[in-house]
Amino acid sequence: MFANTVRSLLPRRAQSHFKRNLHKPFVKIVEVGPRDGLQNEPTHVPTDVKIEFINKLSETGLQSIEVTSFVSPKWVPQMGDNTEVFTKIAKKPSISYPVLVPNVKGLEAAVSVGAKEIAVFASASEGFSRKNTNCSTQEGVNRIKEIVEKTKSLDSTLRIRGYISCVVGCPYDGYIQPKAVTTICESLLSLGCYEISLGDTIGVGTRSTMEKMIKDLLKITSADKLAIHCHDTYGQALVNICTALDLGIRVVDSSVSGLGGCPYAAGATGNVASEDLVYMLHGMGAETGVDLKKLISAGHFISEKIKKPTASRVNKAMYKKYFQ
Ligand SMILES: CC(C)(COP(=O)([O-])OP(=O)([O-])OC[C@H]1O[C@@H](n2cnc3c(N)ncnc32)[C@H](O)[C@@H]1OP(=O)([O-])[O-])[C@@H](O)C(=O)NCCC(=O)NCCSC(=O)C[C@@](C)(O)CC(=O)[O-]
Repeated sequence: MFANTVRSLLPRRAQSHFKRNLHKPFVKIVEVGPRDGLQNEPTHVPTDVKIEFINKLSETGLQSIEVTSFVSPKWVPQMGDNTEVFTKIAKKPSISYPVLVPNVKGLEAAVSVGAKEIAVFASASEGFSRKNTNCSTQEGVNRIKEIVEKTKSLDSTLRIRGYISCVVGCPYDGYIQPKAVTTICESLLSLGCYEISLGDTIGVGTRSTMEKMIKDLLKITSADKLAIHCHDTYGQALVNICTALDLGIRVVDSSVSGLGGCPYAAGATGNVASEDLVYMLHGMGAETGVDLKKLISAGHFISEKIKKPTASRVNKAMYKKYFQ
């Protein structure tokens, strides 16, 4: 369905997500490994390793790489080297390097180092909002409003991407009703986020819960305003991504080597592995602009450095074929 219906589902504004090759739909991948992937690592990953990792990712053809976060280092010590990472990576003009910010303090720090894109985050569930950001969901939206207001005086050209966490399930509150997601999504879009990434933070979503949630969202916005962000705890990520693709979403977040988890979502594993996602998309006839071999090399590099076997099945299957 995905390949055949892609053009008929495609809203006008999403045309930029497609190459001019009319036969191949384009899916944009937002690589979140350096931020979402590494934030939960218990042992400090040396800053020069992070920089080399991001530089390798920059060579793969990815268009967007979330490189760090400007959150409180008391809450997430692993991201405490944000300034050094952001300023020392070799940036390519064709790539966006968003950073995650939780409040005006984070925004000011991000802008001071030259960030051109930030990601803000809210939760569809009260429980996760309190554990992750020490505030209610409404207070979280209010903080985002403050961030947006501040960008007007700091840098009005800054691009702002929004995340909603726990879109189908929360480690503290259980199942999340689609209405909670729709409400937050409407707020973030009205504040000016150019895109909302829907986070299945603990990977509990199934095809049916994802479909219900996205279909509700499509009553208030269009698919080109949405992205999907699936953790793979229950092995449902690729299926859930296919569900999102079938409903017209063309931006997918992923983490090379399947790195990651959230420090405030105990037990959640990493995002869908970028290598597995690219392999699947290319196999479906979609274009990503990503060189799978280079991606596998970047995934292997970081897995070796953090001394963890890759969680990417494609990496496991193909690394030897390419490199040994
Ligand atoms: C929101 C806060 C700050 C509230 O934390 P708080 O403790 O309520 O805030 P506070 O204002 O009292 O600040 C506490 C201390 O942190 C400092 N501080 C405050 N802000 C900053 C900042 N920006 N940068 C640097 N320092 C900061 C502040 O100055 C103070 O320092 P002190 O006076 O004690 O020395 C905290 O809860 C926080 O940083 N939370 C972030 C947690 C996080 O990063 N979680 C992971 C990312 S979200 C995620 O992974 C989900 C996602 C996006 O991937 C999608 C998905 O999968 O669903």
